[in-house]
Amino acid sequence: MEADNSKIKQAEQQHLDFVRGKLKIAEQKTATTIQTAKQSQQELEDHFYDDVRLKTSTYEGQMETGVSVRQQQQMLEQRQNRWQTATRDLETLQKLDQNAYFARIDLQEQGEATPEKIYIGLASFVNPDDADEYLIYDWRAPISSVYYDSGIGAMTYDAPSGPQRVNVTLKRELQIKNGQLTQVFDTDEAVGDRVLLENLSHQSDTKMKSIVTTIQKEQNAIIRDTSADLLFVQGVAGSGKTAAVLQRVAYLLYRYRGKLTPGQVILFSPNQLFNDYINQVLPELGEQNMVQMTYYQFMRRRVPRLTVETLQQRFDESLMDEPHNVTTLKNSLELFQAEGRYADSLNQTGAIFRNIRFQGKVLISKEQIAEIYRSFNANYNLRNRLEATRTELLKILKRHMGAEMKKRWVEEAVEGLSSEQIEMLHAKAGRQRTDDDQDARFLARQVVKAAFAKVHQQIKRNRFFNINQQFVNLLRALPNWVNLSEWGVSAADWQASVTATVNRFQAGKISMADVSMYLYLFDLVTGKRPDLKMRYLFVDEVQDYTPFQLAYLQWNYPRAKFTVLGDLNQAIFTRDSSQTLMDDLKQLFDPDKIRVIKLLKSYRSTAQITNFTKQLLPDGEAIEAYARQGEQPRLAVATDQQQAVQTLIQTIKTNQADHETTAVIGKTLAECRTVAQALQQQRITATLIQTENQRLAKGVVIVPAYLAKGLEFDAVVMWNGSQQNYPTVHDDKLVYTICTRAMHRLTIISIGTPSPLFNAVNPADYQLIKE
Ligand SMILES: Nc1ncnc2c1ncn2[C@@H]1O[C@H](COP(=O)(O)OP(=O)(O)OP(=O)(O)O)[C@@H](O)[C@H]1O
Repeated sequence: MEADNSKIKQAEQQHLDFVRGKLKIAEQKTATTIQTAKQSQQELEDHFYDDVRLKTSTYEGQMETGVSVRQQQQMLEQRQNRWQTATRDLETLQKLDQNAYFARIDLQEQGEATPEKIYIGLASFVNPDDADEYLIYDWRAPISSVYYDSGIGAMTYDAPSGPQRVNVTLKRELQIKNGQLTQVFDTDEAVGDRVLLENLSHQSDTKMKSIVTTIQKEQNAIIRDTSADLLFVQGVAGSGKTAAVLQRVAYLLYRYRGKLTPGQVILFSPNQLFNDYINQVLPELGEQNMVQMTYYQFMRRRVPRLTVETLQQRFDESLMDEPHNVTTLKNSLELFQAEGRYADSLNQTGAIFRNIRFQGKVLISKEQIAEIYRSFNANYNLRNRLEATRTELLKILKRHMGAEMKKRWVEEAVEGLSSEQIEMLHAKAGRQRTDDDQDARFLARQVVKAAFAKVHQQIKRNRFFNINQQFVNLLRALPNWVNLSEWGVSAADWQASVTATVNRFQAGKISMADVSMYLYLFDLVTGKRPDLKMRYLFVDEVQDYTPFQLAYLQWNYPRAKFTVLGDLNQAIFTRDSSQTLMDDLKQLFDPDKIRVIKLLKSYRSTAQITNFTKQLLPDGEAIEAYARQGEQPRLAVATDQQQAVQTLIQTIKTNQADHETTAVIGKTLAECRTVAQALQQQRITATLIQTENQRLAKGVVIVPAYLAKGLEFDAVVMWNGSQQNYPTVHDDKLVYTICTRAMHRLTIISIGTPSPLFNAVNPADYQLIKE
């Protein structure tokens, strides 16, 4: 219903002017607060020591000075905080001044005589002249939920005091640009299609945007859930899983303000490129970003001495071999549990150690360490035993260091010290120089300490525990802890995989399947304490995770509530095992605390593209297209590479003319390199994305499929969707993932016969072009 009624518009503009007037007052007040806070902070800094009582001659005096300094620092911190908070407030007010709100709802609470007008915007704003009057409600406020969840009429929402029944009498969408009202539109739907359609028809960007003005009802449920320990969002490609989850982070930070910080929220994302893509959404919503990491980074930083298999290698390998029973077993929850039992058994059998060396010679032998370890009662748990062993080793080290002080090399080293070095050593220790004898002993101790620093650190970091050997031992022993035949794995297959792991170790490498097992073992034996700080954990593209990895994440973050997002149809790394992921996850959480939300509507692509892509899947019927119109996808069949390149260039040029940015998506990096070269020869500018650490560039990009995960582009060209490249039904998920990256335009170029997967699509739903 177009509220073009000029009276309505006029009244709304008047209200907006009134609100902006109040915003201006608040802005001025805040600016003054900033100014005074800044000034008094400066004064405090300038006179920091004037107010500190400096008494250093006696012990009491030093204590008093310390307390006094601390007090001054605290005051300084308080002023800094006040200043920072006010600066943030001012930013918010300025944003609101430009765009105060986007919606209005009128609702009547039970028992109230008149309806209340609620304006919803990016942040709350209270009338500076009347503290009881909310001029703007934050989109995350409980009452704002009404806007996203209902049309006109009676409904119930979750108020802080419990469920609240209200009658909605008006829903109005308001568009404001630079402080001026541009459009007013009354609607009776939850969130009107009109604004959504308009938002969706925008051009893609190298950065994702927030969706607060058009959150859909099912997405709102994801955003506001606070009860589930595991929230599993299963959504088709482009259904707004990532979008919803980022708004969810903003919601949680609002809802638990003061109790939850961005550092207690962690998002595991598919690759670094994706991190870059989404990192503007939270700042746009006035919040700081959460911790963002890929699982690979999470692993790699803990094994600096080994090279972990990269995304590309992992993808290439999964292309080469069929879903392998050994890998499936290694990735399973059963194996995670078996590993726990194996680690427990080490209490009886003992762990494997390695020699501690100093200057190339064995200082404490592994046998000696094993003896110490055994000497502690087996009733100790693993952590305590290792800790006790470590303490004992540090004592032994101290004795060795004492003995070493009298050695000739130490004497020589002391003699070789320059006078600056000697001064520095004394100063560092806060020591006055005394007579020669004591000084010499002091210096000898420093020299020995420096020489043993590395050994000391090694002991502290449990390096005497031989994790590599222990890991191989675990692999060898595993047939005693799991029934290989239940997994269709023969003893010989298993043996071969152990040998492969050992060979990789020798080359300083470790596979992605092995590295989680490896770290879990290390943690169990050394008794690493889990991270209790993290309260919310998000996993995007969960279908590419293995049950083992998820169990390990849960073990690492036992207090975190999990939100996992996935689309089983986009499982490009794990393929079959992703189907059982839900069953496995159910075992990790209390079944009463699991909530599954399904999103079936795809917002990213035009109806034509969604109707095409859904037919690529055996069970794609359930996917709903969003009613945004565009042109039909094109399947262009070229006879050879040269002709294919010509078609590609033509497509890029047409897209450019229509202001659509193009992503050329290939299967592998090697293939993408070939395309990049071909384009370069023809003087077409394009950016080849080779690693996940690159930035998304504007203009034409060429990107391998596994790096395009989670991203979207105006126009996509799938490079070489031929039978040769995608010969089997197993390739459906990969082809689906590639094609669903397109928002407005999709072109598939095939060199020779196209993949049989396209036979499943109704010929009326695409244009076939034979060159
Ligand atoms: N409620 C909404 N309002 C406006 N835009 C939306 C909404 N929901 C989703 N979108 C847009 O649809 C596109 C796809 O969303 P998103 O990337 O979150 O989907 P996804 O489910 O994570 O997709 P995929 O699994 O394919 O990576 C984005 O451009 C997003 O901004």
